[in-house]
Amino acid sequence: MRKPLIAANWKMYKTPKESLAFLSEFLPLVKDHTSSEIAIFPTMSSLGYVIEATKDSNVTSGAQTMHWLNEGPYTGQTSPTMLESIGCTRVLLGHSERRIYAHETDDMVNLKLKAALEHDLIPIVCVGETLDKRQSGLTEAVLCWQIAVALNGVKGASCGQLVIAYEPVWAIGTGSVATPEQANEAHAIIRREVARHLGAPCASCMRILYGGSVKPDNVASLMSQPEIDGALVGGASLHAKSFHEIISNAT
Ligand SMILES: O=C[C@H](O)COP(=O)(O)O
Repeated sequence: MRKPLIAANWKMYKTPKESLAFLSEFLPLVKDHTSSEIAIFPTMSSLGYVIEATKDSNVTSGAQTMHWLNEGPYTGQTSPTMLESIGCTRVLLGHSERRIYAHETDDMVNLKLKAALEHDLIPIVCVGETLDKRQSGLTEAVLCWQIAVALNGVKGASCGQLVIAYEPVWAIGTGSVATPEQANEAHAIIRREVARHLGAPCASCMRILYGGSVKPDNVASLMSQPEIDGALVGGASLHAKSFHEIISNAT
């Protein structure tokens, strides 16, 4: 049984100075924490500082996105080799905000996932339906499609190399958290689809995180569900005390 993974996605918040201020408050709070893995995804401008500041700690960090190629004329992009070169070990892929605002497609997520696995970057692939799709009864179809395209051509990722985050778009930043049952049901669909594409051993040992309005007071009920292996936290991860509370309550 793998430990839960509790991850902070800081989105476009915190300068390097603010990121380091967070860590000086947060790292002492979690220094003896062993019951889950902790990861932080800061902005690209803070990432190198966060990697350096967490290197002797139980906190890992990663990028919020990357390109799939190693180099090229792609203004504003960062490549897997560039992330590797600064000691980055994780990367978020296909977050719905990237899909909406940067027009990332399922095919691009697939290219990024293959590149991440080649470079030993542990990917968190984000999937999830919009409110409209849920209300049309299409949640399962959306999840099956996103997983099928993301995993197309991926050769049996080894245990623990792949993490998926179920983030219903309607729950992100809205305060409308999915019920534990809704989340568990979606996670079971995702695990079943991963088993179909990559095999049962990979599906059973990979972690599926829930993301969308996770707070200190709802994380325990989400984590009590058998299919939920962790959380991807946005707004409530921006303050050291509230992120620490989520980590404590999750386990
Ligand atoms: O990646 C994190 C999610 O988008 C959730 O954000 P939120 O906790 O602010 O709803």
